[in-house]
Amino acid sequence: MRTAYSVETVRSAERALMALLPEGALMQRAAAGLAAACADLLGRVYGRRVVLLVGSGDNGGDALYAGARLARRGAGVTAVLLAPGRAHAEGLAALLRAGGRTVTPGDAGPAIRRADLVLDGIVGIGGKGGLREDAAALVERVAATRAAVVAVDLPSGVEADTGEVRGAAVRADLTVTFGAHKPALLVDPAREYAGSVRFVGIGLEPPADGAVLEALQHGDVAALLPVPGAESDKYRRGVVGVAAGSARYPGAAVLAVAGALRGGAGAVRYVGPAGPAVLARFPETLVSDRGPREAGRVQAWVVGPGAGDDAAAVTEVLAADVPVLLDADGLRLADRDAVRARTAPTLMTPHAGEAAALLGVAREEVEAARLAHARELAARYRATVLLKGSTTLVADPDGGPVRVNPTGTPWLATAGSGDVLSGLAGSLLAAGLTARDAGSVAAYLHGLAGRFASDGAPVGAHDVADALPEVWRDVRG
Ligand SMILES: NC(=O)C1=CN([C@@H]2O[C@H](COP(=O)(O)OP(=O)(O)OC[C@H]3O[C@@H](n4cnc5c(N)ncnc54)[C@H](OP(=O)(O)O)[C@@H]3O)[C@@H](O)[C@H]2O)[C@@H](O)CC1
Ligand SMILES: [K+]
Repeated sequence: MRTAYSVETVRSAERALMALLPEGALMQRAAAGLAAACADLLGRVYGRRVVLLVGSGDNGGDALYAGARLARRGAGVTAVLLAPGRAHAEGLAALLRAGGRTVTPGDAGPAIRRADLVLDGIVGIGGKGGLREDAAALVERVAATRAAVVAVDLPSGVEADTGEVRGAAVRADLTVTFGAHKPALLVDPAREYAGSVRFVGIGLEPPADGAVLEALQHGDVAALLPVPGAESDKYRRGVVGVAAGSARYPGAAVLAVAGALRGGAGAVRYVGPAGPAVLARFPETLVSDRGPREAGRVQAWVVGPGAGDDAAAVTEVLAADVPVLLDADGLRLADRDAVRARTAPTLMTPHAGEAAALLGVAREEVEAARLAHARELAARYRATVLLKGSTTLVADPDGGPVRVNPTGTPWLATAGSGDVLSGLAGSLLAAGLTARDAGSVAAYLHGLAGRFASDGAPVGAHDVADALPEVWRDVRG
């Protein structure tokens, strides 16, 4: 499991470790890792031109020490000092001893234009708000060159704790982060600014229960997958009910069932007007012509994909004492008090536009502050919320670490892809996973299926569903 920690937690872990180590030891560890990452990126250090953007805090200190290491290996290093009188004194001395030079931001133009590599040490976890004007102007100049950009600890200008980007910020090719991941490195929009992320362990030990974000990895998902034992039969493996589709959108039902069949439940029961279309594609489906209440036993319900205005089905499903996944039209039709009153788990799976409608804010606001809005929606509905998007988030109503999915791909932004996800997550609910596990495991498998199916080409939602068995095999290794 990859975890991310708040600035406050990182700071207190830093204090605890610093008390045990000689002065400056942590910064040396950070700078050594940073210089090594830069050397890897450059391929050859000797003769390369490196520019350091240096703010007045320790983030600038890391850049200066790393610059000194690169200068000792033969790079030409120029430090642009944003606050010349307040740059990290020992770091600056080390750079000058190693043969580096300094310039003011006003004189930095020629060095930036010729740079092979720019290190962004303007600001790290001490940053507040978007970049200030002088820093922003410098960063704009860097963006106009072909230099590779390496962010020190975080891209300057992003909000470390929230992943929000409220003003100008550095767009990095690589971010080298120290001691612990910060939320901004995992959540959009900030994640996009970070480029690829390299972790440098400096001995920091944030408390295991102090994470604010978690990202599942292959091993975690493999351990959560419901795998049948010798004693299993279809009922013990779980039956998932799918109440989806309408005369107008029968395809949503087919796709939700396609996802459900690949999610680990032993059987899929379908209710709704798209029975013939579902049976034509998946003859193994148990199709009922009654409403959810009369359809027979299930261990979890999926309601909403393509459901049109069938409010009665949503109401019946919400009254059932089994886990419920609410998606698409189901989100719109669900009564909030009915959701809040449920005792069995509820998993809501909105995209940003649907979440915005439920919260009464603009879609752009949700996209700009995904973490905050996922938490807010979970609290308002007392339900687990899976907020879809480039970095899908899964937030529980009672707080705790939010799960962030690392496997997504933009190719998944295709019609019907969400229906497959709903069926898949509902199936995992029926197989006995908690709402948070079902949501995050489904997002993980679905993202990988999108990658497998696409491999760089456009895909349809049914391709994603078809790739799921291969993804299971890959994850189970
Ligand atoms: N954690 C660890 O274990 C380790 C941490 N280490 C490193 O320390 C870093 C944290 O250093 P830090 O605490 O000195 O803060 P930092 O990020 O340099 O920023 C403060 C400066 O930024 C300025 N500033 C603020 N906002 C701004 C803005 N919008 N735009 C422009 N400027 C802005 C602010 O200016 P002021 O308000 O004072 O004028 C102040 O001078 C951390 O990210 C990592 O790199 C490693 O060395 C080793 C182990
Ligand atoms: K930085």
